[in-house]
Amino acid sequence: MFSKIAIRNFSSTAASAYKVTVLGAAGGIGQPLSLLLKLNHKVTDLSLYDLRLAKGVAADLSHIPTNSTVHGFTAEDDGLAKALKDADVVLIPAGVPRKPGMTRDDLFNTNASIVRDLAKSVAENAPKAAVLIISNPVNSTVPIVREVLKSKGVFNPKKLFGVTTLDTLRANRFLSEVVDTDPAEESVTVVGGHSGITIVPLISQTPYNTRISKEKYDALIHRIQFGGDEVVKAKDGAGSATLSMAQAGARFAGSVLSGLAGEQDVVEATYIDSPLFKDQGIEFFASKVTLGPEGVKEVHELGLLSDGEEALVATAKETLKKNIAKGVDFVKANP
Ligand SMILES: NC(=O)C1=CN([C@@H]2O[C@H](COP(=O)(O)OP(=O)(O)OC[C@H]3O[C@@H](n4cnc5c(N)ncnc54)[C@H](O)[C@@H]3O)[C@@H](O)[C@H]2O)C=CC1
Ligand SMILES: O=C([O-])CC(=O)C(=O)O
Repeated sequence: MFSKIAIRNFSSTAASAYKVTVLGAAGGIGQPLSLLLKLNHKVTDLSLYDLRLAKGVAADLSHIPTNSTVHGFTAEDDGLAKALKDADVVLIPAGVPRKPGMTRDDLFNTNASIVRDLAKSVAENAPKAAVLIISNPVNSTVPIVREVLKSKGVFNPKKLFGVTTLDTLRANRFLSEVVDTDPAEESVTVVGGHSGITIVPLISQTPYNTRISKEKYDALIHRIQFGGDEVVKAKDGAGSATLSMAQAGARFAGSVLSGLAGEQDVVEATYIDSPLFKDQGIEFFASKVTLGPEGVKEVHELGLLSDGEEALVATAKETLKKNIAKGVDFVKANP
């Protein structure tokens, strides 16, 4: 009995040792995200890169007695390449956040080139990694990364993800406030993209659909779509969501790692190079996917939608098409 347990434990540890790299690790998201990753026992090597302070953040986290070693890198001494070398999972929250009055698309001019340059190094140093994009505007930065990885011959559609988990967390929380339930028990599917009207929560697929008045439903959809604005406004010029985003990023990275480790039935919504609406010229779309040892194992159909949700999806697709083209065109013009 004892030896059986010991063998099982040993094999599960052997299958669960991963190098995870965070690019932008000293930022508002990067620091709490790195903390949460330090607490994930599947992470055995945590590499933190930023233009500033990454070594300090790494030294700080390295005192926590979990089974990972932590390394900090800045741009000097080829730090980016070293941070990325043979990583299994790379999270990218590098870039500038919004201030009140800005849309996520207003961040494009600054963040597009940051993400493009980091993606080039991912292609060279961690070509097999699962790449998780947090930097906004996600609807465009994920296509940018695809174009860079493609140009280097290492693009794998199963391993490039736009992190939309914060939309799921908000949907679960805000729905629970309306129907008075435990938010931890809710699991709303959110599809489309990650900005305003491209965020489409599928409330009709929850058990509460008929219990919510039209007025409350409209307010709920608006709050989920524009939840980011609430935080930007409250932080009053000091940035956007960081702590809830760290939780969202850590949850999504944890699910990707669970998939890589061969755990069953790991499902998350995420923005990927998706077959769902390719025939309509929409190359990326967020939907639920099952995660596995190779990354995306299965892309889920959207399922049955209400008429209102059909309309929201149609509107989302129009904006997504433009956001995706903007990212693709940027890399064509600025390789
Ligand atoms: N996907 C999502 O749901 C969410 C995305 N975001 C986005 O995440 C990004 C980061 O937000 P915060 O952490 O609040 O910003 P922040 O300004 O606090 O941190 C960004 C970090 O990136 C670093 N950085 C900048 N250029 C870099 C480069 N070339 N290489 C490495 N590091 C670099 C900065 O030094 C800084 O430490 C923003 O674009 C924001 O809009 C924010 C919340 C949610
Ligand atoms: O609103 C922002 O700019 C940051 C973000 O993506 C979010 O909080 O969903």
